[in-house]
Amino acid sequence: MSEVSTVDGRTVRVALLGCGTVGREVARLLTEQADELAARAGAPVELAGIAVRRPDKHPELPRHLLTADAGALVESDVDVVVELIGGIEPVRGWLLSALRKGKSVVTANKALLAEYSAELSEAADAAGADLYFEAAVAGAIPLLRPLRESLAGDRITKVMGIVNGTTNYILSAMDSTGANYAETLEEASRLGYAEADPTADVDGYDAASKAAILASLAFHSRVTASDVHREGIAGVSSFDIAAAKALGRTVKLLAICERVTADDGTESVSARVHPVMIPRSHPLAAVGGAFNAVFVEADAAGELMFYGQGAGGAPTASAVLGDLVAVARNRVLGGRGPRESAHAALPVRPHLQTPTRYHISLDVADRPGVLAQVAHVFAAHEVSIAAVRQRDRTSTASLVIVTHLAPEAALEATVEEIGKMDVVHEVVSVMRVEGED
Ligand SMILES: NC(=O)C1=CN([C@@H]2O[C@H](COP(=O)(O)OP(=O)(O)OC[C@H]3O[C@@H](n4cnc5c(N)ncnc54)[C@H](O)[C@@H]3O)[C@@H](O)[C@H]2O)C=CC1
Ligand SMILES: N[C@@H](CC=O)C(=O)O
Ligand code: NA
Repeated sequence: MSEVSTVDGRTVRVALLGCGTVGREVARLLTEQADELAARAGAPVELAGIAVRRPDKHPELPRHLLTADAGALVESDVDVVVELIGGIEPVRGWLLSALRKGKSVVTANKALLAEYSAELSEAADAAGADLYFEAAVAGAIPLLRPLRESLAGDRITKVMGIVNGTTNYILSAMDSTGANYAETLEEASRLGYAEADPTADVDGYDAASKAAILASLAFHSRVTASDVHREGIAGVSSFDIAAAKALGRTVKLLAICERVTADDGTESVSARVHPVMIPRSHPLAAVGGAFNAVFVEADAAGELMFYGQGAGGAPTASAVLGDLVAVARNRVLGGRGPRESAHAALPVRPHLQTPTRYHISLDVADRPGVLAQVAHVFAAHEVSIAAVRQRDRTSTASLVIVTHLAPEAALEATVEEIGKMDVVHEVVSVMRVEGED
């Protein structure tokens, strides 16, 4: 039994840590929908305190609820801690302390979960508390609960999708209007999509954290952010976007988590985040703005697609509130949410072994025999070519090559060697390709 006492045996008292883009929407919905939430949870859900960095900057919030001391609020007489501050320390310490005292935790903090979900889950299990985090991946989209619960009886083989709203907002704008990268990023921040430090978005850290969480849940294993191969969108140029368009493709930042079965039957997990050219006819190509979409493939269920708003205050608050009602209900009725399921303990496959396809665009000398020389390098690395397109310029020619599947290591070695050839003036663009044309 938890040692937590409620105000009158039924009221569920909530500590809200952070009242920024997401927290303020959670506070609003908690207040505006108090009666409905109470009916759904089986007891009133009461906001007992709100921790913010600067209480004086929040005249819109009830003064008596505000504190700058999040640690003290966590230790006070509350049943549930909703954490919407972000980052690792000092949040990790506060949440561990809450869980160890049997208080349930709802968090949207993917950066923390991608590193410490094992530690947090163990603390929750030991004290019989709940740890819910639906908002941490793909904002409003119910995705983690389906993975943890609805698909618990199936065998998931792949999870792939757009899980970062900020970068999708930027790439969509670059593709449709040729918009400027820096200005579009500023707008994504203004709209509340970007992280406090937007390099987490553009350099792929945010998506890598989400990929780690998805892979852990999908494959019942422990995958951390450092296990995920990560590339952001900073290197995606307007040339890459134009090259993709010329091939009837578009560029998206994808998180790809796969169960890989080796010839001897042993299984491992591959998890990566990088820009990918996908056909414009692919369902993910139509996902614009800050929307997210994730495909899940499972043996019995087949292919499932989850789509919706992946970032922003209100959509993310929707997922937080859903979790809050669930943990409140568990407190009122007795019961627990799903525990960590890491029994499969699959190892993570080194990125260089991952089979993938490349699109390579080269500026080469415009003379006979160049294509044969370039093709020879591909053959030497056992990379087979799926398509070649050549266009003459004045003294140079542009050569576009799309490969068949080959191990990442072979593709990287091929590109490196090609870059050193005298006949190759410049390797203009290298990007991975997903989906059939
Ligand atoms: N903004 C979005 O679209 C989404 C955000 N998230 C996650 O939700 C969390 C919150 O994100 P945002 O609301 O966008 O952040 P934000 O930067 O707008 O708000 C952070 C809040 O935390 C408070 N805070 C910071 N340090 C504090 C401290 N030491 N003590 C007390 N309060 C402190 C700030 O005063 C502010 O109220 C992050 O983990 C983020 O990754 C998840 C999904 C979507
Ligand atoms: N910064 C994130 C917010 C949601 O997780 C994003 O852009 O997706
Ligand atoms: Na979600």
